[in-house]
Amino acid sequence: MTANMHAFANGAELAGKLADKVVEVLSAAIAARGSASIAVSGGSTPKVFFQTLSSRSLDWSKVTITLVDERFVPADNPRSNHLLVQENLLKDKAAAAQFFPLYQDVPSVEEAAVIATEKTKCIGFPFDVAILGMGNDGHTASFFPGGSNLVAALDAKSPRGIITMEAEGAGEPRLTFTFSSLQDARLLVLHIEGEGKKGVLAKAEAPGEETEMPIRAVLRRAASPVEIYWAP
Ligand SMILES: O=C(O)[C@H](O)[C@@H](O)[C@H](O)[C@H](O)COP(=O)(O)O
Repeated sequence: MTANMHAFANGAELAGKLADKVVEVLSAAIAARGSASIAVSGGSTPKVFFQTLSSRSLDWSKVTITLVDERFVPADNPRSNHLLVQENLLKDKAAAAQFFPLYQDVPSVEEAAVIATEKTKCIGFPFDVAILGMGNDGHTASFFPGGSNLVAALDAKSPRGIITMEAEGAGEPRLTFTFSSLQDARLLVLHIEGEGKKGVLAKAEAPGEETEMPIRAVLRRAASPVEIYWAP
């Protein structure tokens, strides 16, 4: 599928334009089906975008928010993506949205994946919006090079849902939606910032194995166009 580059002067301008687009798509979903869904990524990049989106007018009571992936830590842990979303997105007008965490308070990440898969089924697929990030190693979601379940995560035939991932670059064990869960989002966004990430993207767009740079699976095989939002 194709990728479309949207380049902006700075992160603030990108955040405003991306929030405009997300509100447009979520509003259209609500008008068409009475509800809307968005899966967002964690990390350091999305913070300003979350803050900008949280203040936008939308029937947030009809919006379900979940995470593309999560570290297997409780929401009071500073590494938690739930905490990042709680502090930056689930506030102001967006506080009225319904949030589905991926972390579950159970002994194993495997058990958490089974429970989270069941609990998130009611959100419905495809997502209206999926916001992906990308690491300097070319990972996206928790599809890390060398990851324990990377082949299954990237397999288009894997059932939609959440699987576990452990990898050297991942820190804690991870919970991640599969490629099959994310790749047909009505709006599929790759949000990256900085010259370094632009260089990583260029390497990912070059020939090479998907398992070496898992973002390649999204760039090459996503059913939806990949809308790349970049600022220096
Ligand atoms: O849990 C996570 O870390 C994210 O979901 C992950 O996939 C993130 O998008 C990339 O690692 C980029 O992170 P930065 O925005 O911090 O570069």
